[in-house]
Amino acid sequence: MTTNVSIIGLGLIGGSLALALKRNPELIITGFDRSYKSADEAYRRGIIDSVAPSVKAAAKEADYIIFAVPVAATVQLLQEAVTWDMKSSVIVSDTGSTKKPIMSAAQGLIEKGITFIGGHPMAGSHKSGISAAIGHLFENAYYVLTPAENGHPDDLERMKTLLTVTRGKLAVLDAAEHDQMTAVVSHFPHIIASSLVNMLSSQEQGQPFVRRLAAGGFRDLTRIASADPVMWRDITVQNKEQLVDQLDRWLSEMHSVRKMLNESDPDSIQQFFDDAKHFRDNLPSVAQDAAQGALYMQFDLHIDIPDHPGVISEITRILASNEISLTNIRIVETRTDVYGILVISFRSAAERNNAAQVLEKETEYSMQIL
Ligand SMILES: NC(=O)C1=CN([C@@H]2O[C@H](COP(=O)(O)OP(=O)(O)OC[C@H]3O[C@@H](n4cnc5c(N)ncnc54)[C@H](O)[C@@H]3O)[C@@H](O)[C@H]2O)C=CC1
Ligand SMILES: O=C(O)C(=O)Cc1ccc(O)cc1
Repeated sequence: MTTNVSIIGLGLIGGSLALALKRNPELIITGFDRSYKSADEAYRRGIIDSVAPSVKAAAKEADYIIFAVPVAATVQLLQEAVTWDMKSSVIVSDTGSTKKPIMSAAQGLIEKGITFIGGHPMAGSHKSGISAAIGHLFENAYYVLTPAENGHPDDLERMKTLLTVTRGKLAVLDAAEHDQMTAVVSHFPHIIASSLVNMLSSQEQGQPFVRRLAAGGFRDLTRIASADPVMWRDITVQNKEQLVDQLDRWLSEMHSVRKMLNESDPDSIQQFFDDAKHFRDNLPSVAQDAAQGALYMQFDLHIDIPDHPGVISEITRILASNEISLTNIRIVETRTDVYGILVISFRSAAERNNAAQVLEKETEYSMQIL
């Protein structure tokens, strides 16, 4: 028996979800994107089985419809969907980073007797578009589901079963709680990252050289400021209340920091850094096993490399000859002396550790698992 899944929005998340769902051979995946170029690329790469001519056509025969468009477009499409012709047994879901406004927008569908279960795979990147889609994006990451209040438990089970192949960690949350928690771990940090970059940009007016000094820490902290502004505009608008709350807390925190600086008490300053380090070091994250969980899993190996040609190809050759696949490779543009840092990402902690062992044996570069 085949099951029809329609994915609306074939960007990073829709494309990655389609790739993951294709692990289940019983699923037929139809895609629709308002950009024909994206839909065409998804079809040509074999990410979807067919391209629907319109969003309504994609919805008609679907057993599952998943919206993977920016959250403002999701709200609009959910409101329009009340007029669409759909199977009465269909489950409609989404991948949006906010949940409360989306659950409200789905109310019309729910009142019509259609099942809507909100969804948010909590993995992604600052990249967007179908070209960035990867099938293992959601592995080991939390995939939050927010069922409607009167939703049937069997439908939730059906949705969970569909998503099992993503290998994400399915978690059921209340939509309001979801928006509160994502405000602190994702949405507000995004605002801070963009503010730091804007501060650098204005300082650059008077000190053009300063951009060259923006190295390691600054880049780590602000990577997410390179994400799609439209996506983040929509998230910020939809989670405004929680963001204002976070901002008030931040301002009060900064007020304490200012006081601490003015008082210049070395013990309090060290305590401030100690507290943050202790909490940060104990977060379930990259250095720990995936089973312990983290919001955004990445398994990075940092390698100190000398600045001469051929080093990267030497390292990738060693990995390839040991059949270890990497998911990302980049040079961190910090140079303390002649060394640079090559950061290689892997799908799992086991692959990363294996790579470290092999490289330790076959090269003299020093490396760290962070
Ligand atoms: N980028 C990330 O890291 C994550 C994003 N999300 C959420 O997933 C959703 C999708 O994000 P991405 O895939 O990153 O964005 P994206 O920009 O890579 O893809 C969105 C796609 O939707 C299409 N689209 C926009 N409006 C449309 C409409 N009205 N009808 C049909 N297609 C339309 C665009 O052409 C684009 O191909 C967003 O709601 C975002 O909040 C969730 C987790 C992580
Ligand atoms: O790039 C990163 O690290 C992200 O934070 C990706 C991300 C963006 C939006 C989400 O709702 C979830 C994850």
